[in-house]
Order: sequence, then structure tokens, then C-alpha cells
Amino acid sequence: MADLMRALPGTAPMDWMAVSSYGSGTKSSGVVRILKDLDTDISGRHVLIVEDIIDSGLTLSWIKSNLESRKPASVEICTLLRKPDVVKVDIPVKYVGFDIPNEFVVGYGLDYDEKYRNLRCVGTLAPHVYA
Ligand SMILES: O=P(O)(O)OC[C@H]1O[C@H](OP(=O)(O)OP(=O)(O)O)[C@H](O)[C@@H]1O
Ligand code: HPA
Repeated sequence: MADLMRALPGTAPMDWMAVSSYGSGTKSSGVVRILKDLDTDISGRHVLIVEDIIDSGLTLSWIKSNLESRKPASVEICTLLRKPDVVKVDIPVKYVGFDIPNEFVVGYGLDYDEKYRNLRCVGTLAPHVYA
């Protein structure tokens, strides 16, 4: 997020939402839990959702519907990574950093069971770690 902000030409208010559907596994539970909601009232505002990864797309689809119910002026999506072969729902994504194969990746903020977020690069997690 800090890298993205440094690359933006102007300033934009930011807020954070924390949701979880993977827990300690490598497959979405399909149930999205809000761990922390926005502090900002987004009604009438233009919103850009910034995601780290779109895998099945279920999390983002749920977040988008949730935010749209708060009557923003618009909602667009930006994601660093997307797995096009796995996405189960049709979500229009305005900005995609990289389309990647169907492999579980970690690093640069992405975790497996709360581990490896601190890696400075993104890498494929060796399957024997979670198999
Ligand atoms: O497209 P999907 O299949 O829904 O997966 C993408 C979501 O999974 C990850 O969150 P996760 O639920 O693992 O929470 P975490 O960031 O706390 O690990 C990631 O940060 C995305 O929000
Ligand atoms: O490949 C992934 N890595 C880390 N977290 C994730 N959440 C969905 N897919 C992934």
C-alpha cells in the first residue's frame, strides 16, 4: 500500500478494512468475516478498492457488494495479483498488476497461516509446506 501511495500523483484519503476467508488454509472458506470495518462514511465518495490478490474472487465480490450498499458515487478495483484461471465470479477490475498461474503465493504482505508476509518478494509456496 505504501508503494502504491508513493506512486500516485496526488493525495487521496485512505481507510482500511480487514476481512478474512482463508484462515490457516490455502482454500477460501467461502465465508468472508469482517475483522475491521472502515472508519469512513463512503456515501457519495469515489472508492478505489485496493486488494493484494484476487484468487477465487469471492472476497472481492463480497466486499464490492458490501461497499456498494453504502451508496458511494463509484467503486473501482485495483489488485496487485490475479489468478485468471481460478476466478469464479465475474468482477470488473480496473487495474491489475500481474496475472499469475494457479499457485499459492506468499510474501510482500501475502501470508500462509500468518507466515511469510515479511518476504520482500512474492514467491510460490512449496506445496509440501501445506500438503
Ligand atoms: O479471491 P479470494 O479467493 O477470495 O482470495 C483473495 C483474498 O484472500 C486473502 O485474504 P485472506 O482471507 O487470506 O485473509 P488474510 O489476508 O488475513 O490472510 C487476500 O488478502 C484476499 O483478500
Ligand atoms: O495465493 C495466495 N496467497 C496468499 N493468500 C491468498 N489468498 C488467496 N490466494 C492467496
